[in-house]
Amino acid sequence: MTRTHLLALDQGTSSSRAIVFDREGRLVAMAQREFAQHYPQPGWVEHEAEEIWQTQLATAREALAKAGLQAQDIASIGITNQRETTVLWDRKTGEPLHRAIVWQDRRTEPFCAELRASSEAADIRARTGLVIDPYFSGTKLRWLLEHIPGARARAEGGELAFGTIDSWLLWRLTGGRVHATDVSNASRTMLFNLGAGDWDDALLARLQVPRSLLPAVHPSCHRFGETDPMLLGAALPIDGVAGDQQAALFGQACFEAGLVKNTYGTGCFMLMHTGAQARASSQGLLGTRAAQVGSQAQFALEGAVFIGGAVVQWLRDGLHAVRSSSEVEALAASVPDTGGVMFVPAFTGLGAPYWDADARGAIVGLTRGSTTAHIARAAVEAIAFQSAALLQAMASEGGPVAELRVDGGASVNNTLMQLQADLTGVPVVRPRVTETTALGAAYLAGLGAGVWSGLPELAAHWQVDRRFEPQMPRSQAAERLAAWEHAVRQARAR
Ligand SMILES: Nc1ncnc2c1ncn2[C@@H]1O[C@H](COP(=O)(O)OP(=O)(O)O)[C@@H](O)[C@H]1O
Ligand SMILES: O=P(O)(O)OC[C@H](O)CO
Repeated sequence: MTRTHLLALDQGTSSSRAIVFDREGRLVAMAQREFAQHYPQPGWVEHEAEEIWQTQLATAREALAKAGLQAQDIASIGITNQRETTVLWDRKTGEPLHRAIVWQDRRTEPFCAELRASSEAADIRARTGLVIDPYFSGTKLRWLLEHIPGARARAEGGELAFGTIDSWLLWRLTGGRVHATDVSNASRTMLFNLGAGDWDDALLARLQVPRSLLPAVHPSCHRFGETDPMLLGAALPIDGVAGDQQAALFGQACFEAGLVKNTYGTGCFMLMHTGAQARASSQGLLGTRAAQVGSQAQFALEGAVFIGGAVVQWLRDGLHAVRSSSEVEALAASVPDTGGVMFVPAFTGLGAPYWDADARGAIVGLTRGSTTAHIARAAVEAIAFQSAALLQAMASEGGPVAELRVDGGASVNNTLMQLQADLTGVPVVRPRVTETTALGAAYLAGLGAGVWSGLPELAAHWQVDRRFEPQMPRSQAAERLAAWEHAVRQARAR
């Protein structure tokens, strides 16, 4: 038996993907399947948990076939996943009791508002590192227990299991033998004590969640179990589990305090490794667990830009200014600047460091000379401005940043990356492998299976595709950031 490759299962919000990597960390084969999004009411988002499992299994088989490999060639499996999304299932039958409630779902806002206004708010924030928001799993699970007839009694009787998507996939992959999660996923539930590293009894009591529902929590690199041999043709070990943003941080070889990555997808997720100490934020950043290898807990600060690459999708689908996302770069580059136009894409409010759910999008500074090219350029710039504001908040709380490692679909845009470096004054570095989420999961699995010796070996894999050095004078960057903040104030003044 050769066991030369790693299989990463990357379960995202809009698709399930499986990627095979070799022991040099090179991508060998990939398969992807989209699945249905359900919007039963405004603000509600659901996924069919069974469909998530079926698409994930199908991509795993397809990726192996495309790579020309047998299950026996796989040293280990790593799982990475959309975080916070909540599944409740029957331990006996493995049947979900309800569709999964997706991280974007806002149905628990009334309860969150109550919690925020209560005397416990500061304590909840201190225990979890999170802001009180429907985003996280805890209030979603509470909603399921309240609204599914009989669920609470059955939960108290030990008949049911809760899990984020990693736990759900683990359960199905192991034929119902393993109910577990990793620290990075657990830290997104609002049920987990960030510092202590375990489910928190006070939080469980406040959210009325019986402990018997919860998975065991392990480091991200751990022998979680083995797959049912019927699924992929052999029993394969599962040695890595991490939430997708923490997996990307790991795949970017950000293993130490001060290293930062930003993923430019639909939204942008920025994480800064903060070492072995939990760090509180006064600017609305989240304290979270980074992927953990060994017994030492690892922490990160996190912030999100809600509308990142999505603003380019809006240019394409809403404004019909471009036919494809990739066209935006040429259109934006067809003008030397935005001609004074500023675009604040607060379509769904603004995330950290603003945290304004009521802000709405604004295009300001229009003149008779403004064209779609100016607006397109302003849209691309908005991605960089929002990320720059986030990085500023992070640096002020987590310490100086030597470089920003980037990935995600919009990181191919060189104009955007150069502006990011210019605005932040920090070099922006794009690695050769930008599938960093799946790579991070493969790294965790490979470390567990002994394919790699340790973090230094992985750090040596990380190779630069392109480095963008800041070129704009700092005074000019400061002026531009001030103009951005002015535009943000206009978007918020409604
Ligand atoms: N050249 C480009 N310039 C700016 N944005 C881009 C470019 N190419 C793709 N995008 C944006 O990147 C996003 C897709 O990135 P991806 O990492 O696949 O996102 P996700 O994982 O959130 O689905 C889309 O929002 C798309 O509009
Ligand atoms: O599936 P993605 O890439 O949209 O990531 C979702 C995040 O994990 C949500 O917190």
